[in-house]
Amino acid sequence: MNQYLIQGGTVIDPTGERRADVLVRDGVVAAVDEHLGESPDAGGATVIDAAGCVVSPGFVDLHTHLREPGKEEAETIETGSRAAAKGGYTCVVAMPNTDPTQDCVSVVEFVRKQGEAAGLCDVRPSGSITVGRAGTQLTPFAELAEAGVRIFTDDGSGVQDPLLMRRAFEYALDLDIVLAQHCEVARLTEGAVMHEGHCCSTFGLPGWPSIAEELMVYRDIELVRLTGAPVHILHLSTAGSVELVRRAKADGLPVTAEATPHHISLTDELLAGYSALYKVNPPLRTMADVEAVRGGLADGTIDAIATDHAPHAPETKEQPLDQAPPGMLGLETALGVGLASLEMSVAEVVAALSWKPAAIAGVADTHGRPIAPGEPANLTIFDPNETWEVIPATLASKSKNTPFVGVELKGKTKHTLLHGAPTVLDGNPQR
Ligand SMILES: NC(=O)N[C@@H](CC(=O)O)C(=O)O
Ligand SMILES: [Zn+2]
Ligand SMILES: [Zn+2]
Repeated sequence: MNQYLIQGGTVIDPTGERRADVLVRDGVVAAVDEHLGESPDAGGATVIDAAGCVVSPGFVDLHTHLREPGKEEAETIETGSRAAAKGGYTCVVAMPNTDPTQDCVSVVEFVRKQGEAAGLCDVRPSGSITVGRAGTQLTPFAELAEAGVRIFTDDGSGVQDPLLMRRAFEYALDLDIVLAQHCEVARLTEGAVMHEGHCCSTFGLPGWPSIAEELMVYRDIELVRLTGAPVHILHLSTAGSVELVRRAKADGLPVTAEATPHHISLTDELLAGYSALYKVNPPLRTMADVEAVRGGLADGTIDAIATDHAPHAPETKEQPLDQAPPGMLGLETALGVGLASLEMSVAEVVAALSWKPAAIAGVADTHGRPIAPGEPANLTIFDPNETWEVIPATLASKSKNTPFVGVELKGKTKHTLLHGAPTVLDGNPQR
């Protein structure tokens, strides 16, 4: 098997930060030391230049929409995996709002196999909480857990019925699974296209109030307190939600949360041009919310940066705001947006992109590992200082609905290794 010598970089992993070369052989890290290039051990290895770069465990996305099966015109498991690899990800959790829904073992197995066939990223399918995500009947949790599903969610919608959600938590308790909630009380967001506040009144658009999110965050935290089963809050977006999660953690409850790159960087003012590129669920909020979410990441209230990568075919996003589907791309821009938006060290940002989400996704045996001999070589090598302009046509994702079009980002993935083999070299996908 090929050997790779990752030379001249700064290694950042859960154990700290140091200058070191990394030798990769047979899918695992073989050696980590300064000046490995001079060691006979590294003879014959292909050199990967990491000068000026950070070498970290691969990123893990808790929240990726791959659209297959059902909406292959927007993304496929292969194109989405390629976008993930380009963004520095070695593992993604595939959201279940596919058609058919990932609510049974056969669909989940299909997604996993397509991921393996693409070979660009470790694709871990989530399962839905309710059959068809219809909110009325629980899926076979035990069977799905047996098939390796760790994250259960009806993402795209929240589970509205509190009794059904209570039962879901009770069943989850014995299965080592995590319920991940899209927190939205649907009755409060009917017809909404953007955040409810000063801007929506000015633009004359129907609003999605913060309380529609916060009521469900509150309800689920209380159900966690009642049942003892863990919850993961998806794409948390309001200052009030940050405070609810902060208090839940202080109470010692098993509550985790993620924030998206767009909710730490963009505000509702972008809807001024009525472009559906900026329509997303939950919606872009105010600067005060953005700052609160950034603060939540900085103090550990929010555990992870998760992309909510939501590709949509161009025709659909060109429709009027009320008809266009919500969602934005995220995989290829998350690192640059995260580094630019957060007052956190590079190591802290990497933690929120790699080992913290790996623990929540239940993949910490394979991803987000220390970079040490014998560990699986799932690695990302990125230049934290390289600036680049986001040009939609150059993105690997099949869809082009990035809200960062034309924006100059700082921080770019150069190389990604999955089980010791490059999926991306010098920015170029290897398959
Ligand atoms: N975030 C979105 O606006 N859209 C997501 C669904 C979701 O994450 O709720 C999608 O599947 O397009
Ligand atoms: Zn959602
Ligand atoms: Zn989503």
